[in-house]
Amino acid sequence: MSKIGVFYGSTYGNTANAAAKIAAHLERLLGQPIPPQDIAQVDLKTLEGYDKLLLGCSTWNIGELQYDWEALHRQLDTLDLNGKQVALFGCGDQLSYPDSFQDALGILGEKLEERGASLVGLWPVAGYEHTRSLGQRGEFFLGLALDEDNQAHLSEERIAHWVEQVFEEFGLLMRVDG
Ligand SMILES: Cc1cc2nc3c(=O)[nH]c(=O)nc-3n(C[C@H](O)[C@H](O)[C@H](O)COP(=O)(O)O)c2cc1C
Repeated sequence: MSKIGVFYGSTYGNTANAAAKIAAHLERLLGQPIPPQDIAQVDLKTLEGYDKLLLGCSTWNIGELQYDWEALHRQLDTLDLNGKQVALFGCGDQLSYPDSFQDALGILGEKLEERGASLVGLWPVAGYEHTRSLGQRGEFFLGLALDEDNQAHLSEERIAHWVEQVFEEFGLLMRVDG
């Protein structure tokens, strides 16, 4: 069984709440608890001990990583994530910061790809009103884009749908053929 971890960085608690909900869905699907961990409270090297990671980061200061991830930015260069699948999620505010909405997904995603990880859990940009995002590649965000400031009513459904998608992309769906 693959080792799965959920880590997040969060300033006002929005991404922390999302991480808790994501972990609860994973627990239901896997039948075992996956306690979310605050990235500020762990040694970054811990991430190397997991096969599959779900990493949460909000965007702050007009296009920057959330503070705890920002503080770890240089240390990220020392990580070996070869062979690991990573699913990103983040919180942002598309109406107040339309030109940098969810930039953290792009900054973190590109760094993790540089370190050998492959990203799963890409999420369609349809349904958002931003104008520009470093977190966007083609018609997709590099992970689940949540907006507790303007679209909180959509978050539960987005999370439920996305966790199912990631679970499948992680190759964890039990298939009964024939
Ligand atoms: C000073 C400030 C700067 C922000 N900059 C951005 C930004 O550039 N892009 C974005 O999408 N959201 C931005 N946000 C919105 C936050 O990402 C959003 O409120 C998020 O839900 C916070 O999540 P957290 O509590 O997990 O840190 C900013 C918020 C503040 C107060």
